[in-house]
Amino acid sequence: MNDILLPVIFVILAIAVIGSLAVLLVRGRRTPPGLYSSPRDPDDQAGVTAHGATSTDVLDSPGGTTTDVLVPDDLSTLDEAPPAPRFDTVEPMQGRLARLRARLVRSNNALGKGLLALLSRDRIDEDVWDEVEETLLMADLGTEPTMELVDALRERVKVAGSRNPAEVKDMLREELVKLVDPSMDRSLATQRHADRPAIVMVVGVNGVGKTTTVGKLARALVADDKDVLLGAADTFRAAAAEQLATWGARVGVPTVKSDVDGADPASVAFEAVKAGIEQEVDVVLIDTAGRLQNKVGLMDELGKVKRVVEKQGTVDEVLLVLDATTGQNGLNQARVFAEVVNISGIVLTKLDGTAKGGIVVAIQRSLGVPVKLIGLGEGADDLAAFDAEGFVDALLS
Ligand SMILES: Nc1nc2c(ncn2[C@@H]2O[C@H](COP(=O)(O)OP(=O)(O)OP(=O)(O)O)[C@@H](O)[C@H]2O)c(=O)[nH]1
Repeated sequence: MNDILLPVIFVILAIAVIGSLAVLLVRGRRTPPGLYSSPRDPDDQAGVTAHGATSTDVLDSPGGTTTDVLVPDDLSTLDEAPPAPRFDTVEPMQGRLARLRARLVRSNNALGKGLLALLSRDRIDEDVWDEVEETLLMADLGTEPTMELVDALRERVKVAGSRNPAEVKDMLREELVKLVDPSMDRSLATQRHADRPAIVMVVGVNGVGKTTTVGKLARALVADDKDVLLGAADTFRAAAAEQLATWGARVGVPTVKSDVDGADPASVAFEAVKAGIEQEVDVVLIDTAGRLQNKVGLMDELGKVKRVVEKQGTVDEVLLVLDATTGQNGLNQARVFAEVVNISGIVLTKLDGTAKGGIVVAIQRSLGVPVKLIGLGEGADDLAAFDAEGFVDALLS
């Protein structure tokens, strides 16, 4: 009996051991914990964990092993809070002329380089002086300033008896700076009064860049830590108010506008100043519709806008925007606007697109009003504070 029982027990034990080994082997080949064991959902991404982190295999890690690294691929999915509004970061106005200098140099190359080449000739005879004169007139400097400059240079070159290019350049620079007049007050009246904001009105003919200038100026004031409010008193061009509001929204500045097409611009301007007083902002900038200086009705309307605004406080600054590419024609516009609204400063736009930089001198001369700002491009921060020496240096570089 034992002879039969022992081999049977041995066979049963052997089967049990082999069976256990087989079970262990199969378990060892199952999916490791942490990875998908069931079919993927249709929107599951390969290699992405439940936290939206990508699983990246880093091979050849220092330990010589394979490691799983979690790289969050969208941090916002970790943060449930609604995103805060993002405003543009704006560089301050100071130092902009230096940054934008290349634009002036490019567009006014003929003036500076042309004059220097003429004045560096071995012999400066009558023909050369005639060419100098012509170059200045072509740059829209105006007849009177041109004559003054040529006479002054003639005298100085004669006295110095020098044809040294560096010396001639210095003389030319000094005479040009004198004409552009560094003594003019070019500061902008944007200081808040004790009980109300500073009020700035922007005026000019159609398409010169008024709305763009108001937008650029609002940005610069925000960069100077000022609270600004915009008034869209250009109720004539349908898209102007939206255009202005978009400029404002980019830097967190509110815009007062009318929902009614062709609304009374004086009442929009009035409401803007009223809101500015209530909200205790530092500056209210009022954009106005483009108008031709020979349209009497439109010019009267502009006068009315200013008078209505002034029921709440005097307008601190009336900026006339002139397109530098229109040259001498700008002078006629300027004279009429000056009569109607008493201009306190000029913004000369599109100086990046003209060789007629001399218009700065001509305008200041004819109006007695300083150029305060210059536009040097379509970019949001392509507006610079004007400065006589920086301007002349750019012309002559
Ligand atoms: N190159 C250049 N373009 C400018 C400058 N300033 C404004 N512009 C462009 O001039 C065009 C007219 O600008 P707007 O601001 O709409 O002119 P506006 O005077 O408000 O026009 P209206 O409301 O129709 O009278 C736009 O295409 C601006 O981008 C500048 O300094 N340089």
